[in-house]
Amino acid sequence: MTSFSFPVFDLGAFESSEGPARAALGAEVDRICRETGFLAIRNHGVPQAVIDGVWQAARAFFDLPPEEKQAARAPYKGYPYGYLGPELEALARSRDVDSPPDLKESFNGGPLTVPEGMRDEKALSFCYAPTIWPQAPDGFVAAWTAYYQAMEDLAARIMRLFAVALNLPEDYFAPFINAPISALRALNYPEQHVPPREGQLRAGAHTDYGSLTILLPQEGSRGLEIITPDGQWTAVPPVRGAFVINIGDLMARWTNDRWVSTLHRVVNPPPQEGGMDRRQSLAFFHQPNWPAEIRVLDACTNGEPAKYPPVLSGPYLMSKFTATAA
Ligand SMILES: O=C(O)CCC(=O)C(=O)O
Ligand SMILES: [Fe+2]
Repeated sequence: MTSFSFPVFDLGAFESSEGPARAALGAEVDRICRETGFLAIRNHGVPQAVIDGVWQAARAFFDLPPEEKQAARAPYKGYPYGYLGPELEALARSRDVDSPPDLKESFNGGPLTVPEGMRDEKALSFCYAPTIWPQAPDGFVAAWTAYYQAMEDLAARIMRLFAVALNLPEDYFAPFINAPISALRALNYPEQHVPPREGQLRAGAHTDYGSLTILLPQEGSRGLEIITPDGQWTAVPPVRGAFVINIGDLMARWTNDRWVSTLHRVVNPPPQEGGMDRRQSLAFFHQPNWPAEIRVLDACTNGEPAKYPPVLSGPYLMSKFTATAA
């Protein structure tokens, strides 16, 4: 047994707090990010209609016949956006672990606009590559765009919270994230009619790559697990009305590993506990501006040398992204 209890943080209360109360809430987030970097955020202010809109649009898209979904497929292996059909990705391979492909399909979209003056060829052909939109269902693009925008805003608010947690000026991260290259992914883990292959999961063990991820697992669903500090795989139950936030590798690097980018996965719970039922989720991967230089924060070195040289956000993401195609 483990003593882990999943922390739930009230973002609205933090934002209206002041002085020592605010510092104390920041310190709580610092503690959580040192331990697991996973927490639920409630009182986040994202309208339920925006959430329901994209949720239903994604569901209707995944319910289309395969050939219709394939019309929105990524045009070649490694293209970041569009539909990625079943068994085309194995997240465990991002850590050089060979595994059967994940039991999922996804739809992926990139930034809503290209910043004026952006000329970097790699940026234009990767992060700013067009999203391949599906023709159906009606209203998909509007619902997607509204949710993407809401996630970008929420991520910026969480980055302010992170600045407080790290004892930095509240707007410290702002110049790094004013033209972010975040991606939104809708995931569908189809109902399983045959048992999975040996070692085959819904999403293999991985860490996320960027600054932070905003995850919305299906209400009441099971399967998401993280490694807790005691070394155990531990279930993260969905918290009603809350998002699951986790930090990614780039944030671990920025903080010189003061904060951890925790390994997580989506398993197939036992069939008698609904493990073969369909499961849906939304994952928003927040990523600083393409050219942002991510240099270990002085506040996190305690006078010791930094463990990592500086990297640029966009090229760093690209280098991480390419290993997972199955
Ligand atoms: O579907 C989930 O709950 C988690 C998905 C995930 O971790 C990812 O796509 O990075
Ligand atoms: Fe993940």
